[in-house]
Amino acid sequence: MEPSPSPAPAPPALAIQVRGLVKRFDDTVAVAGIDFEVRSGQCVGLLGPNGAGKTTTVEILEGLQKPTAGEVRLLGRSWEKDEAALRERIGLALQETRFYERLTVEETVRLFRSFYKQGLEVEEAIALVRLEEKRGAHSVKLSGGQRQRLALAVALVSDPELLFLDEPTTGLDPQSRRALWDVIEGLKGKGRTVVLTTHYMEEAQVLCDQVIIMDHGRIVGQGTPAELIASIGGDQVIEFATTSAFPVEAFADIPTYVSHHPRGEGHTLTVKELHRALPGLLSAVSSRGTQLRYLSTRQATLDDVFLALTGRSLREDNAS
Ligand SMILES: Nc1ncnc2c1ncn2[C@@H]1O[C@H](COP(=O)(O)OP(=O)(O)OP(=O)(O)O)[C@@H](O)[C@H]1O
Repeated sequence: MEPSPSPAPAPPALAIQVRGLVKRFDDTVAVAGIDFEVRSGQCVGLLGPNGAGKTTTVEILEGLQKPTAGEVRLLGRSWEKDEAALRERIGLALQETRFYERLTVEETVRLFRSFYKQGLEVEEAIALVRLEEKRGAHSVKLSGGQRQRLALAVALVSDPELLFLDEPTTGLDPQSRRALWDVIEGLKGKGRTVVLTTHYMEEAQVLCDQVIIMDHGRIVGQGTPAELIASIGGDQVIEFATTSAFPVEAFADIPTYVSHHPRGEGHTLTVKELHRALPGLLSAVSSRGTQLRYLSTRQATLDDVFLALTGRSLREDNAS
């Protein structure tokens, strides 16, 4: 007799459920009615320009702010009914954490460990963020990257199921940033759910299973990084400028052309096939009697997705 097929595995439980979430501050609508879900074990990234509503959303999820309307459930629980249980199971690493200056790294982690019934050994939390050599250093003596790692150790010491990281790598050098990425990858490997806000597209692309793009308090795009990039219709980008004006109508004739956005004095073109689009663009430039000032090509990123969705660039917004 054929063995009966084993039942399909149950879909992973939802770590976060958000329905109709609204937050108003007097006349400002910071969050304008958003819905999303995050499965356990996923890393979700919230992206958007300054003022998009990311921090407000995350602070409501973290139980630090109350929503004006809507429902939030974390790990199947709500802040109104289960605050104590939720505090035990979630970890927060805020953007700028101030530590008590007289305590060493080890004493700081031990203090935070004392707030929870269960959790990691202090040494384990310190090792996870690779601060062993600094365990006796006072927090004022730490570099920016080491302080961020201490903030993460403090967030991890309760061994949380759900971890919120608010711009964890802002201001870090590339090496420290990558070290933190490794820590976050390790947490995902342990099945932990991570909510990440970041201004770095590459970071979201590397770490996130799901990305939520916000603008003006709304979700304007959602999916895996690959799905979002595929949604703009072409995954190759040409950035170029010419010495004299180039008519935008000419873009439509470029093979595999998808879309165009002005950027500074130049143009950003999204195309499907670089090897067909480039010769077409070069001949269009020369037939209009102008010359290239610069031209570069690259793979489309989440920033291009944001540009396609909103007509604005995250890079430009965040540079301001
Ligand atoms: N406490 C507050 N009182 C009044 N307005 C607020 C308050 N907090 C946020 N806002 C407003 O709500 C909107 C969303 O702000 P929020 O900080 O959530 O955006 P953000 O996407 O996190 O931006 P950033 O990337 O700059 O942190 C903004 O217009 C902001 O000015």
